[in-house]
Amino acid sequence: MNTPLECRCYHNCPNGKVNSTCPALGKCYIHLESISNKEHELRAGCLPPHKSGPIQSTLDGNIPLNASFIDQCHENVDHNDIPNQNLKLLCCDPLKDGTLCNDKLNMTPEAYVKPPMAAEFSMAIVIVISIGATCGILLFGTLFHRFYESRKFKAKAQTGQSGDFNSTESTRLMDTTTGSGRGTSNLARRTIAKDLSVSTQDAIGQGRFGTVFSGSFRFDKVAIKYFFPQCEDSFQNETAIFHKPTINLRDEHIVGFVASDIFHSPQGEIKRIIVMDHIAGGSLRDYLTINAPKIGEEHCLKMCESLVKGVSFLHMEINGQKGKESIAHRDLSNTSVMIKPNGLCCIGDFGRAFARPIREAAEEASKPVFSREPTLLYAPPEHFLTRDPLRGQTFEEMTAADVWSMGLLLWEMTNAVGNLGGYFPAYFLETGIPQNRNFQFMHSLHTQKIIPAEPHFNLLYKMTTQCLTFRWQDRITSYKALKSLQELSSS
Ligand SMILES: Nc1ncnc2c1ncn2[C@@H]1O[C@H](COP(=O)(O)OP(=O)(O)OP(=O)(O)O)[C@@H](O)[C@H]1O
Repeated sequence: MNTPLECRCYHNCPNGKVNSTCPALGKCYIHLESISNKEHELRAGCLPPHKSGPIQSTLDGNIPLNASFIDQCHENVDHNDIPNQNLKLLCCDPLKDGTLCNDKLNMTPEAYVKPPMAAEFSMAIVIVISIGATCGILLFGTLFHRFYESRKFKAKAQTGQSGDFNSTESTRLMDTTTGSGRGTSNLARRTIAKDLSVSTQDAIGQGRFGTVFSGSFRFDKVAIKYFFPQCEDSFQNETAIFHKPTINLRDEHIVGFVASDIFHSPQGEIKRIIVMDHIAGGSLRDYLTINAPKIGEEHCLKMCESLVKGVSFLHMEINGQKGKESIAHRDLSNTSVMIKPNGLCCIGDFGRAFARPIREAAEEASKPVFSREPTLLYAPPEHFLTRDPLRGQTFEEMTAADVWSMGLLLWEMTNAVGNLGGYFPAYFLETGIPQNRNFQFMHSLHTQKIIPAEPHFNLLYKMTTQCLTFRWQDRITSYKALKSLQELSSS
């Protein structure tokens, strides 16, 4: 009599035992289930007889089995195709391999470790997910912080602790971007907003392109120019001139640049500011208006010399490590020249300035066409008489135009010496019109080829007339003017 065939059963025995046998109706199997990377559980038992098509059965009445489980042991199935790598199954046929054939099947966890590529792949996924999660947390944190700060700032603004430049309180600036100057004024981004406070009580000056306030920056008194929104060009130009690595404008005759900044006001408007040294005497116009009768000849000569030195420094190209490009100011006027506490001039307002790259020949220089008009009173005759708005200017023409404006300012300073009548802007004596001169007015004035009359203190008048020639080609250079002036004052 044939002994009935059996399979080894382990953890899946019909009699509930851990390790026993079961009647072999179909194939015998062993099954290694991965619980974790290191833990595996071995099971063994009897499969029901194989049927084609989907089968829903139970193994020994305990473990539910589906068709794919049974198919894995079907001889036509390629075991390498088993999709679920956590389910390892080997089978044998007791009819061919003998009773308890699954005792001879060998399945070790090592035999089924996942391919290394798969391990690396899952590691990469873990790393990507971790990095993604970290970035997400950081981004969320930053956004939350910004939102919190802006709420705090708005709340402060509403309670009157801060405001834009109409406010009477001191303003702490919110920053978005920050530029920096050079030398002592070399500032790191974001430091300006932190260290700058602006007294918005009184504007110290008002120009065509912005309003200037006083303030303090790290205990130093500074002047802060808020550009009008439509004057972005001037802001960009002035900032670019001071930031150019090929231009070192640190000089006692030039207003010291501290920084520039763009930020949002609490009302959400974009503000563009330039922070510069505060020049206590204010503009040349303000200074002469107050001090004209008190200015003596010696002081006047020093003032004139400092102005000419400033213009000649701008025009000069300096080669070498601390070199500088040649710069044409293009808007010298009685408000762009300031007076320092020592009574000497320094030049500011570079919103219309143009720099010629080092070693670029005069004829190669780019010829800018600026939308911004110069201050008409100080613009040279060619600006009105031969001007073609679509044609740019050569660099020589630009520096010659500066010399014309400088000539008029020299006249204003020398005319002020001991003048009990006070301060007279150029051409006031000839026209009687102190301001609001329009293009047509200046055009007709220059058509008549008028220059300001000789002042009472006339030592510099000859040199002044050499600056005020109607053909720009005939004007002396700022350097020549400086040499003449130094000779005159030493004689
Ligand atoms: N650094 C400074 N220190 C003190 N006062 C200053 C300073 N810069 C400007 N001011 C004052 O602000 C006034 C206007 O400044 P600024 O001339 O730069 O404005 P603007 O709009 O560019 O000029 P403008 O219309 O004269 O061409 C000056 O006339 C002067 O009184």
